[in-house]
Amino acid sequence: MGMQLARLVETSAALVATPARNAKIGLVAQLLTDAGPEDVALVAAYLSNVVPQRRLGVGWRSLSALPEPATERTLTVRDVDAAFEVLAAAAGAGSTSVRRTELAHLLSRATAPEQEYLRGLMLGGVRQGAQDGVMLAAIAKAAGVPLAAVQRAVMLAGYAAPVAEAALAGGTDALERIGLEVLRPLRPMLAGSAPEVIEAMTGDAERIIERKIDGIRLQAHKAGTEVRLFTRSLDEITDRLPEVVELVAALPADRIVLDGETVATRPDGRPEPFQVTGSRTASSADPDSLRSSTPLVTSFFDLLHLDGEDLLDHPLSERIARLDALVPEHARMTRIATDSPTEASAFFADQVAAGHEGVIVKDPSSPYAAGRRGSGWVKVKPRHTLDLVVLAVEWGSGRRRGTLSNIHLGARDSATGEFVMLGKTFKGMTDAMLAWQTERFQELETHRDSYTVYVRPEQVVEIAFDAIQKSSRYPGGMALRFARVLRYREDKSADQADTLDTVRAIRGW
Ligand SMILES: Nc1ncnc2c1ncn2[C@@H]1O[C@H](COP(=O)(O)OP(=O)(O)OP(=O)(O)O)[C@@H](O)[C@H]1O
Repeated sequence: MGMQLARLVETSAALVATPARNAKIGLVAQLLTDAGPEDVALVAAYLSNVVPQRRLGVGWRSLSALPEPATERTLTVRDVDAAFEVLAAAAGAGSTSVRRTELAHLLSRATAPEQEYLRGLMLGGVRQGAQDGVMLAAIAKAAGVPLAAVQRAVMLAGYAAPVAEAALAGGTDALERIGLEVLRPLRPMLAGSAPEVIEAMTGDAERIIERKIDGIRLQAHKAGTEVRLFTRSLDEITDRLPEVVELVAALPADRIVLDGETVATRPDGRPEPFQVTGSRTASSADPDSLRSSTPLVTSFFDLLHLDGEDLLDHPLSERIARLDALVPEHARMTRIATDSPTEASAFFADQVAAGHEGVIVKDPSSPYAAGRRGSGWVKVKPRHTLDLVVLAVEWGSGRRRGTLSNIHLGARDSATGEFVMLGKTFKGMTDAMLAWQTERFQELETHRDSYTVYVRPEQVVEIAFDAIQKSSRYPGGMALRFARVLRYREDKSADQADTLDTVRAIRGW
């Protein structure tokens, strides 16, 4: 029969109501144990807000009017998975009526809380279930294996679900058998940050200083004639980027895993603003015409696997030497190697003058720390940016009448878990963004008054600003000066946004 969906929904709700991390880990570990080897992969996926089928083709419109809920709890997680299979297949085949019928059938078997839960799961982006760190610790606890073994396996497998299954079924031995697999995405390495190049150049050791491009992260896998491309959040975008597929297919090796960044570029070689790259890579319509209207330049900066050999634990200096031998220069990230802070700062200034975001200072002896943010890579950007969370939005006036315009920005106070407002902005928004946010924030609405819609603090937005000022208007005593929107971040959840401590560190007083 398998695990009841109701158990999962209850645990998810209990997690929201339980602040203590250890208690959360206990709840999740118990649920994974009860799910057993058969259902644990599905339970771990759903609890991580991951739908294994990835694209169900279900939008919020089709979920705006839910059918009458069931009074009895009959659904199992396997029922849900079976329905999702049908939805994903129908989405692939473009079959709207099959999708509508299946969705109605699934939801009519769900109780009211189950309907609400499934809605969040299908739409994504909703905070329910367990955070990554809690999930990993719970897998270790449920299976009685070391946390480090779970962390390593999840980095290489990309997701918690297959790791939970392996850990429960085969313990540490099974976890050790999980390795990098060509054509399966792994979690990308992340960078720490420093305010100045000089700070990133500690000691007088040599560093590799690379251009930092503001495009999208691209992990490229090749096995024989097959190429697959993945984003930072491990979504597959192979079909959208035919020119990158051709580039990777032509490389002179059989099995390759590369890490890089791709960016829309003007004819004069300067990068386009992020929105241009974002809309090109988000669109699956007619890749061939987009390819000529919005050309991309792809720059690879790391090589993780080559013809049967995993290179993750090899030093960066060796990985890039092998990258240079494999990938033509036009498809490699621009970089220098130096131990001189003066030279590094000059390179940084050149990159910024050429329209790039900054640099990443890399330690040539560092391994590729998949999924982790370490001292191996340190990013340095000139302008101030923060990833903040939208707390409320005001209706626009004049030309913006009828759209949700001025957003209220908050940073999380890690001491209390509450969001503290730092300012508002309606600058930097394109018409497309306004249309998108008008829908999005009504989905997240908790309540409203005559000119403001208050929302659940879930949507992350990247904000540029000139300075942080003292303010008596806002509860944190600080306000952003000249805040403007750079973009909405679909790849970050609210718990990954910048905290009040980061804001205080930038402020410097
Ligand atoms: N040369 C490079 N080496 C590594 N990453 C690069 C490089 N150039 C651009 N990047 C991009 O920079 C990102 C990291 O910095 P950035 O601050 O822009 O990202 P973020 O998403 O705001 O922060 P983070 O990814 O560290 O949470 C990488 O994920 C990658 O997409």
